[in-house]
Amino acid sequence: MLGVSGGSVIDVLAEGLPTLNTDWKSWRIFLCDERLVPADDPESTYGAYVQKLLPKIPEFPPDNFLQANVSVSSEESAKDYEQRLRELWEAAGTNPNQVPYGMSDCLILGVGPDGHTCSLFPDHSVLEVKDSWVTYIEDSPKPPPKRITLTYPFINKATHVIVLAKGEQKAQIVKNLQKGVDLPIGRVNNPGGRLEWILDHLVV
Ligand SMILES: O=C1O[C@H](COP(=O)(O)O)[C@@H](O)[C@H](O)[C@H]1O
Repeated sequence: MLGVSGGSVIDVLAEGLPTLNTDWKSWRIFLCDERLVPADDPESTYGAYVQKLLPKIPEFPPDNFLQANVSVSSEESAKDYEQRLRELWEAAGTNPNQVPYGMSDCLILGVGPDGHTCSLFPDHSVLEVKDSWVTYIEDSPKPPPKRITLTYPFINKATHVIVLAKGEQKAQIVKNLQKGVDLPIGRVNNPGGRLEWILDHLVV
Protein backbone atom coordinates (compact mmCIF):
# COMPACT_ATOMS: atom_id res chain seq x y z
CA MET A 1 0.00 0.00 0.00
CA LEU A 2 1.71 3.11 -1.28
CA GLY A 3 0.60 6.70 -0.67
CA VAL A 4 1.73 9.24 -3.25
CA SER A 5 1.75 13.04 -3.26
CA GLY A 6 1.19 15.62 -5.94
CA GLY A 7 3.27 18.49 -7.25
CA SER A 8 6.90 17.81 -8.12
CA VAL A 9 6.73 14.26 -6.70
CA ILE A 10 4.61 13.13 -9.66
CA ASP A 11 7.38 13.45 -12.26
CA VAL A 12 9.93 11.78 -9.98
CA LEU A 13 7.65 8.78 -9.44
CA ALA A 14 6.57 8.63 -13.08
CA GLU A 15 10.24 8.20 -13.92
CA GLY A 16 11.28 5.93 -11.05
CA LEU A 17 8.41 3.55 -10.31
CA PRO A 18 8.23 1.99 -13.80
CA THR A 19 11.84 0.80 -13.40
CA LEU A 20 10.84 -1.50 -10.52
CA ASN A 21 10.76 -5.21 -11.13
CA THR A 22 7.63 -6.03 -9.17
CA ASP A 23 4.24 -7.71 -9.28
CA TRP A 24 2.17 -4.58 -9.94
CA LYS A 25 -1.08 -6.48 -9.43
CA SER A 26 -0.36 -6.70 -5.71
CA TRP A 27 0.06 -2.92 -5.32
CA ARG A 28 -2.56 -0.51 -4.02
CA ILE A 29 -1.82 3.17 -4.56
CA PHE A 30 -3.65 6.01 -2.86
CA LEU A 31 -3.24 9.78 -2.69
CA CYS A 32 -1.69 11.55 0.30
CA ASP A 33 -3.80 14.55 -0.70
CA GLU A 34 -5.95 15.58 -3.60
CA ARG A 35 -7.20 18.83 -5.05
CA LEU A 36 -10.99 18.61 -5.47
CA VAL A 37 -11.15 19.30 -9.18
CA PRO A 38 -12.17 17.01 -12.04
CA ALA A 39 -9.59 14.46 -13.17
CA ASP A 40 -9.11 16.27 -16.48
CA ASP A 41 -8.22 19.54 -14.72
CA PRO A 42 -4.46 20.24 -14.91
CA GLU A 43 -4.49 20.68 -11.10
CA SER A 44 -5.78 17.14 -10.47
CA THR A 45 -3.13 14.95 -8.88
CA TYR A 46 -4.99 11.77 -9.85
CA GLY A 47 -5.28 13.06 -13.42
CA ALA A 48 -1.54 13.70 -13.56
CA TYR A 49 -0.74 10.15 -12.40
CA VAL A 50 -3.18 8.73 -14.94
CA GLN A 51 -1.41 10.65 -17.68
CA LYS A 52 2.20 10.32 -16.60
CA LEU A 53 2.56 7.11 -14.60
CA LEU A 54 -0.16 4.58 -15.43
CA PRO A 55 0.64 4.26 -19.16
CA LYS A 56 4.17 3.23 -18.14
CA ILE A 57 2.97 0.38 -15.89
CA PRO A 58 0.28 -1.37 -17.95
CA GLU A 59 0.34 -4.40 -15.60
CA PHE A 60 -0.96 -2.21 -12.75
CA PRO A 61 -4.78 -2.47 -12.55
CA PRO A 62 -6.00 1.15 -12.78
CA ASP A 63 -8.79 0.38 -10.26
CA ASN A 64 -6.09 -0.24 -7.66
CA PHE A 65 -5.32 3.51 -7.71
CA LEU A 66 -7.73 5.10 -5.25
CA GLN A 67 -9.30 8.16 -6.87
CA ALA A 68 -11.06 10.80 -4.74
CA ASN A 69 -14.73 11.56 -5.33
CA VAL A 70 -14.69 15.19 -6.48
CA SER A 71 -18.40 15.47 -7.25
CA VAL A 72 -19.54 15.69 -3.61
CA SER A 73 -18.83 18.24 -0.85
CA SER A 74 -15.28 18.42 0.51
CA GLU A 75 -16.42 16.91 3.81
CA GLU A 76 -18.15 14.00 2.09
CA SER A 77 -15.17 13.45 -0.17
CA ALA A 78 -12.83 13.18 2.84
CA LYS A 79 -15.18 10.76 4.62
CA ASP A 80 -15.57 8.69 1.47
CA TYR A 81 -11.79 8.49 0.92
CA GLU A 82 -11.21 7.41 4.52
CA GLN A 83 -13.93 4.78 4.22
CA ARG A 84 -12.35 3.37 1.07
CA LEU A 85 -8.91 3.33 2.71
CA ARG A 86 -10.42 1.41 5.62
CA GLU A 87 -11.93 -1.07 3.17
CA LEU A 88 -8.49 -1.64 1.64
CA TRP A 89 -7.14 -2.66 5.02
CA GLU A 90 -10.12 -4.84 5.75
CA ALA A 91 -9.75 -6.52 2.35
CA ALA A 92 -6.15 -7.29 3.32
CA GLY A 93 -7.48 -9.03 6.44
CA THR A 94 -6.41 -6.28 8.85
CA ASN A 95 -8.59 -4.51 11.37
CA PRO A 96 -7.64 -0.89 10.65
CA ASN A 97 -8.42 0.15 14.23
CA GLN A 98 -5.89 -2.27 15.65
CA VAL A 99 -2.85 -1.47 13.54
CA PRO A 100 -0.20 0.16 15.74
CA TYR A 101 2.24 0.57 12.85
CA GLY A 102 2.28 -0.32 9.22
CA MET A 103 -0.89 1.61 8.47
CA SER A 104 0.62 1.95 5.02
CA ASP A 105 3.79 0.39 3.67
CA CYS A 106 5.18 3.62 2.31
CA LEU A 107 4.15 7.25 1.97
CA ILE A 108 6.00 9.45 -0.48
CA LEU A 109 5.57 13.03 0.64
CA GLY A 110 6.42 16.27 -1.07
CA VAL A 111 7.15 19.52 0.72
CA GLY A 112 6.24 23.02 -0.38
CA PRO A 113 8.53 26.05 0.01
CA ASP A 114 6.41 27.10 3.02
CA GLY A 115 7.01 23.72 4.70
CA HIS A 116 3.56 22.28 3.93
CA THR A 117 3.19 18.62 3.13
CA CYS A 118 0.10 16.84 1.77
CA SER A 119 -2.46 19.66 2.19
CA LEU A 120 -1.30 20.39 5.74
CA PHE A 121 -0.45 24.09 5.64
CA PRO A 122 1.39 26.19 8.23
CA ASP A 123 -0.79 27.75 10.96
CA HIS A 124 -3.93 26.05 9.62
CA SER A 125 -6.42 24.29 11.89
CA VAL A 126 -6.09 21.22 9.65
CA LEU A 127 -2.82 20.50 11.48
CA GLU A 128 -4.75 19.74 14.65
CA VAL A 129 -7.15 17.13 13.26
CA LYS A 130 -6.73 14.04 15.42
CA ASP A 131 -9.95 12.08 14.97
CA SER A 132 -9.78 10.97 11.35
CA TRP A 133 -7.37 9.58 8.77
CA VAL A 134 -8.54 11.95 6.05
CA THR A 135 -9.84 15.48 6.40
CA TYR A 136 -10.59 18.43 4.13
CA ILE A 137 -9.85 22.11 3.70
CA GLU A 138 -11.68 24.70 1.64
CA ASP A 139 -9.29 27.62 2.05
CA SER A 140 -5.96 26.25 0.92
CA PRO A 141 -3.43 29.10 0.69
CA LYS A 142 -2.12 27.38 -2.43
CA PRO A 143 -4.78 27.00 -5.15
CA PRO A 144 -7.03 25.21 -5.72
CA PRO A 145 -8.72 25.96 -2.37
CA LYS A 146 -10.69 22.73 -1.89
CA ARG A 147 -8.67 19.66 -1.01
CA ILE A 148 -8.68 16.46 1.00
CA THR A 149 -5.60 15.33 2.87
CA LEU A 150 -4.24 12.57 5.08
CA THR A 151 -3.88 13.65 8.70
CA TYR A 152 -0.98 13.11 11.11
CA PRO A 153 -2.71 10.23 12.95
CA PHE A 154 -2.54 8.29 9.67
CA ILE A 155 0.77 9.61 8.31
CA ASN A 156 2.64 8.97 11.54
CA LYS A 157 1.71 5.29 11.56
CA ALA A 158 3.30 4.53 8.20
CA THR A 159 6.02 1.91 8.11
CA HIS A 160 8.16 4.01 5.80
CA VAL A 161 7.92 7.71 4.96
CA ILE A 162 10.04 9.25 2.22
CA VAL A 163 10.14 13.03 1.83
CA LEU A 164 11.22 14.15 -1.65
CA ALA A 165 12.57 17.69 -1.63
CA LYS A 166 13.84 19.02 -4.95
CA GLY A 167 15.66 22.32 -5.20
CA GLU A 168 17.71 24.60 -2.97
CA GLN A 169 14.70 26.36 -1.47
CA LYS A 170 13.42 23.07 -0.11
CA ALA A 171 16.81 22.00 1.20
CA GLN A 172 16.65 25.21 3.24
CA ILE A 173 13.59 23.78 4.98
CA VAL A 174 15.82 21.14 6.56
CA LYS A 175 17.98 23.94 7.96
CA ASN A 176 14.91 25.62 9.41
CA LEU A 177 13.74 22.37 10.98
CA GLN A 178 17.17 21.94 12.54
CA LYS A 179 16.79 25.42 14.05
CA GLY A 180 13.51 24.30 15.61
CA VAL A 181 11.07 26.10 13.32
CA ASP A 182 7.64 24.44 13.57
CA LEU A 183 6.61 23.51 10.03
CA PRO A 184 3.97 20.98 8.93
CA ILE A 185 6.60 18.69 7.40
CA GLY A 186 8.46 18.74 10.73
CA ARG A 187 5.45 17.17 12.44
CA VAL A 188 5.87 14.05 10.34
CA ASN A 189 7.22 11.56 12.82
CA ASN A 190 6.61 7.81 12.58
CA PRO A 191 8.48 6.32 15.55
CA GLY A 192 9.01 2.62 15.02
CA GLY A 193 8.99 3.15 11.27
CA ARG A 194 11.53 4.68 8.89
CA LEU A 195 11.60 8.35 7.91
CA GLU A 196 13.93 9.41 5.10
CA TRP A 197 14.50 12.63 3.22
CA ILE A 198 15.79 12.62 -0.34
CA LEU A 199 17.32 15.96 -1.33
CA ASP A 200 19.08 17.04 -4.49
CA HIS A 201 20.74 20.04 -2.83
CA LEU A 202 22.85 20.36 0.27
CA VAL A 203 22.54 23.37 2.54
CA VAL A 204 25.32 23.79 5.11
O1 LIG B 1 -0.10 21.37 -3.42
C1 LIG B 1 0.69 20.48 -3.17
O2 LIG B 1 1.96 20.81 -2.83
C2 LIG B 1 2.88 19.86 -2.26
C3 LIG B 1 4.27 20.32 -2.66
O3 LIG B 1 4.30 20.44 -4.07
P1 LIG B 1 5.65 20.75 -4.85
O4 LIG B 1 5.26 20.94 -6.29
O5 LIG B 1 6.24 22.00 -4.25
O6 LIG B 1 6.53 19.56 -4.65
C4 LIG B 1 2.58 18.44 -2.68
O7 LIG B 1 3.38 17.54 -1.95
C5 LIG B 1 1.10 18.16 -2.46
O8 LIG B 1 0.79 16.82 -2.76
C6 LIG B 1 0.33 19.07 -3.37
O9 LIG B 1 -1.08 18.88 -3.32
